[in-house]
Amino acid sequence: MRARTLATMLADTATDALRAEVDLTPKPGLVDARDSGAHQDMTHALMRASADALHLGFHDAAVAATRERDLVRLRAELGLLGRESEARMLLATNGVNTHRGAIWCLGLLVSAAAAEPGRWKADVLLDWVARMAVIKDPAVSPARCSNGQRAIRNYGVAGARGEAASGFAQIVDAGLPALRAGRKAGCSERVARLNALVALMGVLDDTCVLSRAGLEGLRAMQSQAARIGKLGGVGTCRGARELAGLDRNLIALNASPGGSADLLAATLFIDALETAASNQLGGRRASIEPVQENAHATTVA
Ligand SMILES: CC(C)(COP(=O)(O)OP(=O)(O)OC[C@H]1O[C@@H](n2cnc3c(N)ncnc32)[C@H](O[C@H]2O[C@H](COP(=O)(O)OP(=O)(O)OP(=O)(O)O)[C@@H](O)[C@H]2O)[C@@H]1O)[C@@H](O)C(=O)NCCC(=O)NCCS
Ligand SMILES: Nc1ncnc2[nH]cnc12
Repeated sequence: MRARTLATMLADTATDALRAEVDLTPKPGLVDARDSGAHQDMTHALMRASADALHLGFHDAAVAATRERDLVRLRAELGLLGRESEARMLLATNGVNTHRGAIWCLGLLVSAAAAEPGRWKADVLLDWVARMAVIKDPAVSPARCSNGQRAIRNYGVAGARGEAASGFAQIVDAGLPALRAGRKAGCSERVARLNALVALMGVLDDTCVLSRAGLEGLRAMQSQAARIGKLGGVGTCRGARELAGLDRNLIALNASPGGSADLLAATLFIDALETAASNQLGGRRASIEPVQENAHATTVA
């Protein structure tokens, strides 16, 4: 497959994954088709506009990863492309940081898929991501001040960079298994995706939640998310009730699990590529079907 065709297909799939995440409803504490969760600065339309603005950056990252085989040189190039994509995001959102973390995790995954064409298994892609993420970006000062860096200093968590360097274990250990278990149990795609999000929230040290609600807030979110899984997932009556309670608690804490939302998009991206590779779909789009959302969905069906 020609590099540009592959790059376009990967950028399409990554952007579809972000749109599917934003559209998924009802999510706890996050922007969805129903409301803005714990955010005063974001809307569903803004998140969709942001996702669309990231397509070019994903495309360029895939082209770079196809052409540049030296990982150190490629790391520097991906850093530049990532910051260009962040600038396009801020233009599209009038300055709101909607997807900085998504540019990071999906940018790395798109690059991995371009560098390993057709070897689209989760462990191959995430091993490549881990090898790339440990390489220092020459253009970024380690002292860079951000909510994530403050959370790493204050709480000793891995943060987005550290999770990437560990190969985003939460995707392999929680996100993908919950997504596929839901499908295998005959749940709707919406329920399967919500179960994957909740599974990720149960195990991820999300620096967005840490910076807004501290360690106590993060641990409360993780244990309530884990409880939903123990209740049989969001498709059960008790699971759906617990999901609604988690949404209320996160809004009361003014905490939004943006990192978990990004890793849900990353989970959907990997799932689509694994499916495409196993079906030998080759250059055709690795499809992520939209779930018909009802903006008034308060229960999960
Ligand atoms: C590696 C970077 C992501 C920088 O990371 P850093 O450690 O500096 O921290 P942040 O800049 O705060 O970004 C971290 C974002 O990553 C998401 N995230 C959080 N926890 C995790 C985790 N455990 N694992 C993976 N990812 C995680 C999360 O992103 C989402 O939330 C943001 C929206 O939520 P909000 O609460 O509004 O966020 P803020 O604006 O910070 O808070 P307020 O001010 O509004 O209160 C949004 O970004 C979502 O995507 C964290 O926010 C990476 O940016 C980097 O180094 N980039 C440089 C360029 C580069 O190298 N690019 C390579 C591309 S291949
Ligand atoms: N749906 C969402 N709501 C809030 N922050 C997010 N970051 C990524 N997706 C998000």
